[in-house]
Formats: sequence, structure tokens, C-alpha cells
Amino acid sequence: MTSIEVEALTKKYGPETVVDDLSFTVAPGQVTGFLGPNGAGKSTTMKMIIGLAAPTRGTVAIGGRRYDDLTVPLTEVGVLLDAGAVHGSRKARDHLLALAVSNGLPRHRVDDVLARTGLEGVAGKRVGGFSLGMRQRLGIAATLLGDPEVLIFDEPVNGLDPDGIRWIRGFMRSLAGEGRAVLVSSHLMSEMAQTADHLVVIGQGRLIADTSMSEFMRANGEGTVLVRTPEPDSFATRLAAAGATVRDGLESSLVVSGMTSEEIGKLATYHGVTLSELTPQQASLEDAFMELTKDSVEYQGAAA
Ligand SMILES: Nc1ncnc2c1ncn2[C@@H]1O[C@H](COP(=O)(O)OP(=O)(O)OP(=O)(O)O)[C@@H](O)[C@H]1O
Repeated sequence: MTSIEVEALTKKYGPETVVDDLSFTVAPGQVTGFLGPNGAGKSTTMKMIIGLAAPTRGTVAIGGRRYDDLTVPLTEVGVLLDAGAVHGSRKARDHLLALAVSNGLPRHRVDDVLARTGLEGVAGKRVGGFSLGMRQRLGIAATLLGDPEVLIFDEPVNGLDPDGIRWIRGFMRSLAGEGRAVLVSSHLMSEMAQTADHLVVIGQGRLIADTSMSEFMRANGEGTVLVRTPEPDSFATRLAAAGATVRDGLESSLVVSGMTSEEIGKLATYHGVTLSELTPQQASLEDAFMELTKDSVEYQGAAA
């Protein structure tokens, strides 16, 4: 079981600190969502993890070793940074074969990963004719050639259609289910809600949150309940007295948090209050993420 340990990682480009004292762990058997607004430093962090950028300070260890010290990196870490990087005139199988041979991996791995990513039928086709979704599958197939325990994907669903997104999500989950450590970056919370077990959120290169997805949901995804009654003011007082938090909604409605719709219904019955609407509303995790990162986004907007 291999993990990635990021410790006090810092990267400066000239006077700009783009990654700032970042520490987190990517554990095996989990999908870790690496979230942050555009320009937060996700790609730079990933590049430092795989030795493509030199840290100004701090360290990264993959299974206790630096990426540069791994003997055959492809067998330990699979990396998908830019799926568009494959030469278009190459056939899919030849692309994978070249990678396998140059890394000393057995040729049968090519067929294994083509099958695993559902690309057998197009293995002999030129990559230039591939849709973005197929290119992503090919990129992912390449990351799996060495059967690594650690996988790193930079914005893998960017630009994909819903089918492609669903496939990648399911694939990440199955990789984690096999005990691999999977790090996936995104600038959209909605992409992570159904995929990640753990969240590392950064803004302006700094750690904002390092939490399990379920904890994040509990803290931020707690739903509100929309209540309509002919007596909003007096019922709001009763709700507050019962421990709920109440704010005014649209058209004299009440938006209640801290109580379930069932509890609100019982309170209304107890006080003989008529309700014309009682609707649970799921809070948006996207909203919670925006709220969490808004300071770093605003700062960037002001600086631009
Ligand atoms: N080689 C470089 N030289 C100078 N500045 C850079 C370099 N690479 C990245 N940056 C800057 O570092 C900051 C972080 O960029 P990075 O690409 O890591 O962010 P990101 O979170 O991956 O964003 P995005 O989602 O937009 O890719 C940005 O302000 C970017 O302009």
C-alpha cells in the first residue's frame, strides 16, 4: 500500500509564491480530490510530486521515496497531465507499445490496459481521429501500463460529455477500490462530490481544507427546509425558540436550518399552525466550495 506524502511544499516563480507551505497525504484505497479555483496551484503541486518542477522548499515522498529515486516510475506512479499530448498520427496500440517497450514493461500489458479502458475496438486506429473522451481513455490506459499503486490525474474530466465524465468517475472509484492511491484535481466541486472520498482544497497555493468528503458534506451540505405559512413571523419565533436558525426566503417564505422537515411539521401541529409548504432543500456543495475559496478568488480578481 503506497501513499503520497506532501510536506511543507513551496514553489516560487520569481517573487510569486504559487504553492505555499502545503502539506497533505494521499492515502491508498481512496480517491483524493484536489480542489481549488483556477490558478490555485494544483498543476504546479502535481508537477512537483512527479519531479517535473523543483520545489523551492519542502518534500514529496511516494511510498517513502522521491519520484526521481523510483527505478521504473511507470510501475509505481501513473500520471495523466495532458491527454492531448499524444501524437495524432500514432495508432493507439502503437502509442502504448512504445511506452511499454521504452519502460521495459511486458508487451501483454498493452492488451491488458486496452481491455481495461474499453479501447480494444479502436486499438488499430489513429489517435488523431479520437474524440476527447477516447483520448482521455488512452491517457488513462497509459497510466496503468506499469500497474502502479499511485495514480495522479490533472483535471481528467475537463471538456468531456456526461458519458465520458461518468465513465471516468466510475473508473477512479474502481482504481481506489483496488487499493490504489488516486489523486484527482478539479476546479469544480460538483465533479468531486460523487467521486472523492477525501478532499484537499487549496486557494492561492495554501491549504484551505483537508477533510473526508463525508465530513465536508456533514459540515456544508446540511439541507435547509423551505416553509410557507400564513403566519410567518410568529412561526419563525417558535422555530427559533425550538433551536432552529431561520431566515426570510422569497415571497414571505422561511428558510429553516437546524431542524428536519419532520420536526418542523410536528412543531407546527403542536402549535396549531397551518403550513402551506414544507420542502427540504439540498444545499449545494458547489456553494460551500465557492464560499470556502472566495477570498482567494477575489484576491486574484483584484490582482489581475
Ligand atoms: N512556469 C511558470 N512560471 C511562472 N508562473 C507559473 C508557472 N507555472 C504556473 N505559474 C503560475 O502559478 C499559478 C498556479 O498555477 P497552476 O497551473 O499550478 O494552478 P492550477 O490550480 O492548476 O490552475 P488551473 O486549474 O487554471 O490549471 C498561476 O498563477 C500560474 O500563472
